[in-house]
Amino acid sequence: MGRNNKRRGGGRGGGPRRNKPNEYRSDFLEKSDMDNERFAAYYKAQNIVSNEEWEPLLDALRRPLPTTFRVAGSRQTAQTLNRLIQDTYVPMLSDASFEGEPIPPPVQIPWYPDGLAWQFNVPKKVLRKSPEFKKFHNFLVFETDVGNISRQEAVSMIPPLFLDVLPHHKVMDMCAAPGSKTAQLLEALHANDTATETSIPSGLLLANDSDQKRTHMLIHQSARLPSPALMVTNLDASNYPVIRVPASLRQGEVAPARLKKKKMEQLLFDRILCDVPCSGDGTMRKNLGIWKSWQPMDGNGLHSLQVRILQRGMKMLKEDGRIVYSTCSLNPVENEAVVAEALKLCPGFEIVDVSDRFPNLVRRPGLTAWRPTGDKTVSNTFASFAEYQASLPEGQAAASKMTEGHWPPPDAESLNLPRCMRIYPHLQDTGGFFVAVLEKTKKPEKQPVTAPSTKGKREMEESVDDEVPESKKPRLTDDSTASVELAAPQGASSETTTTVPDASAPGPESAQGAVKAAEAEDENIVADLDKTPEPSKVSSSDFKENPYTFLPSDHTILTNCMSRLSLLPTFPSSNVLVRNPEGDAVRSLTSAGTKILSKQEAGKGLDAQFRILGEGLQVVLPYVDPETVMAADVGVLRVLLKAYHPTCAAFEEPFQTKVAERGPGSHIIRIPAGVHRDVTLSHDVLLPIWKSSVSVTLMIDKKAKSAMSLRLFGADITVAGRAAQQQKEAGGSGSAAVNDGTPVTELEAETQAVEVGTVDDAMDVVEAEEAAGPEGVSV
Ligand SMILES: C[S@@+](CC[C@H](N)C(=O)[O-])C[C@H]1O[C@@H](n2cnc3c(N)ncnc32)[C@H](O)[C@@H]1O
Repeated sequence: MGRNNKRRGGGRGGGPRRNKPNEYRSDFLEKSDMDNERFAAYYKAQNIVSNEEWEPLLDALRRPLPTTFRVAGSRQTAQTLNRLIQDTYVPMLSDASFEGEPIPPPVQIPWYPDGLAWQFNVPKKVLRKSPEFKKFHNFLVFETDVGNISRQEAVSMIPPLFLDVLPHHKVMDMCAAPGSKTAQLLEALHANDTATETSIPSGLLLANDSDQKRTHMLIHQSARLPSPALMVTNLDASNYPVIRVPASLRQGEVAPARLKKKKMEQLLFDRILCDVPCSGDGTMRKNLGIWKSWQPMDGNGLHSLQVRILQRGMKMLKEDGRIVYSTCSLNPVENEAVVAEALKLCPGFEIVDVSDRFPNLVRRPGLTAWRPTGDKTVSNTFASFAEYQASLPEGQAAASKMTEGHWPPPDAESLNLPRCMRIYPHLQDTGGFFVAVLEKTKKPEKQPVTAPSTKGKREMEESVDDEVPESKKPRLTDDSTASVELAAPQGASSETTTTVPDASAPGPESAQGAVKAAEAEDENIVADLDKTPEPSKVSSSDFKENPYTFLPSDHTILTNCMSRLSLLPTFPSSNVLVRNPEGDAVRSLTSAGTKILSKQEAGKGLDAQFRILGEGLQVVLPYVDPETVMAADVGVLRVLLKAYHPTCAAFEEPFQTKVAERGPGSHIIRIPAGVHRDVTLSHDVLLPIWKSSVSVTLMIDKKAKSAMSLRLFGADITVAGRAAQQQKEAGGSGSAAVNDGTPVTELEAETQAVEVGTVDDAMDVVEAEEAAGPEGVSV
């Protein structure tokens, strides 16, 4: 998988990008340029909509896409923020006008559960100039920064909804970057979280993408919803390794650190998302370059990879499991044809009838007939593969890159293809999208052996930009010229082995069990546990990640941390990972769990030089001795926000004495829910602090401090915020959050805990970036 990394990336559909980023900015593209004869000829031939609907569809495709966003986070925090939008911003924006014209306020997307997704359609100049929308825009930018809001295209929110993820599910996101759907899946796993404590779901989410840079974007994105249950890998999904986990782990059983003698079985998933790379023509409303560049060979070329990814996903699914296949393409060759071929290759699956789900989502049934073309000018389309082959000049049929699988199968009706969903832009003012929900109904009698034809298969070439599909996609050559050589099939050699720690069995502890997996093309090839792959057998020499290693639960540093930080014996110390080059090779795994502890340089000379990270607090909290948590109030918080290192004397009593009495090191304060002078908190707020010999520091990052300050006090009273304000007044442009004058309501005060909670955590992952051997490990 490694060899593609440098070229991978993708347009909106994760397909490769063709245009220079700014070549077709909307400012430069006239409506009259939004035309493409090939596009029109091809899609008219496919009958994707009726003749009467064709013009409305084109009109919609030419209009700018509305801005859409989703309120993110756990159920409790999301609902609090949603009430703030409903009760404060919508009324404020309902009165907004621009140059004498009323501007419509944001509205809830009608099909999204609990009204947590919104849409508004306001020109950029209004956002810049209308004071009300400017305020709202600031709010969105700010909340997006701290992870409470996800700017996401409406149609992109659909696939995770149909997966019905529950906290105990083992979930796989096969093509996950940049990660907007991964975030939705994670939120579903964490549905039972409270505002102050992160549950450790018994399920897990394995998010994967073959593009290394995009994988890192995904990790960055997912840090906004820190989850101990997330693991990220960087592998080719069409050839994803078998993951072996101990067969005998039962609910609540702790996985031993070394599993040499355990019987292993393949980890299968309850839910899998295959949001595959595609030509992305459903995104034309924002990726205007597609108007000019669209041609059908892009979709033709992606078909085989899409089938292989879906087929691999189907093989990794549990019985009764569910898999969602989706693209942002309108092309049946990338949609129904892929689903039909995968169903043929993997018996025992069916397309689920989900017509009763999300009834407010207007959609059209999947197609049962379509007419692929073999040349980019769409000079002709063909009802069947045979018809197509017959049309080729003598001798060219053999060289054709098209396969039978591009065409509708003879049994299209019996496959229930109309149960697939087509979302068209003119129906609800969205992008175009395709979704199919498949369920595994029974174990196939024998594993399918027929791989999709590799004829015509060639490597993906993608750039890192997510915005515009580009030219170097695995497009089939125009068969009429057949001039481009296709690359050899990619994939790890069958000898390749990769180990990744895995979370497998049910139960909070075992979910992070010390399990390893193997990467192999053949399901029977599994790496020896505990055996570091020989360098010559490792396919990807450019994988630069440090390995993850489990820390022995009796390691001195860990036991010191536990006593120093007052962690209860229930703390899952056998599940703590460090990340350093001394550990066993854990290749292709780029992220696991959440950081919870970090070395504190200022703590040198102390028994344990570690502190609980702000982002880890919510996960660690259930294991902290409650007696050691210090009671505080909003006044204490004000002091902590106003100065970086206030002395103990700066606090009012009784906190002043309490904190002075504490030893140096990491501590936690709790500000209880209720009315604190002019601020009302709807739930407790818990924060990590560091006490040195004379001063106290609030250990959350600057943005989280500014966020909290704005919510609670209506102004950014932090050092950085005041500096930014001063700079702004002096004519500069401060970057910290600035008080926009929006009134602080009780709801705003409530939601502050979201940022506090936005701190990531890892369930039990102590991550050491800088450390060396066991004694020197900095966890
Ligand atoms: C449509 S995008 C995924 C968008 C993502 N699900 C989201 O919601 O943010 C498709 C992704 O597939 C990735 N990709 C392309 N070929 C792949 C392969 N063979 N295996 C895994 N990922 C692949 C691309 O890097 C791209 O990030």
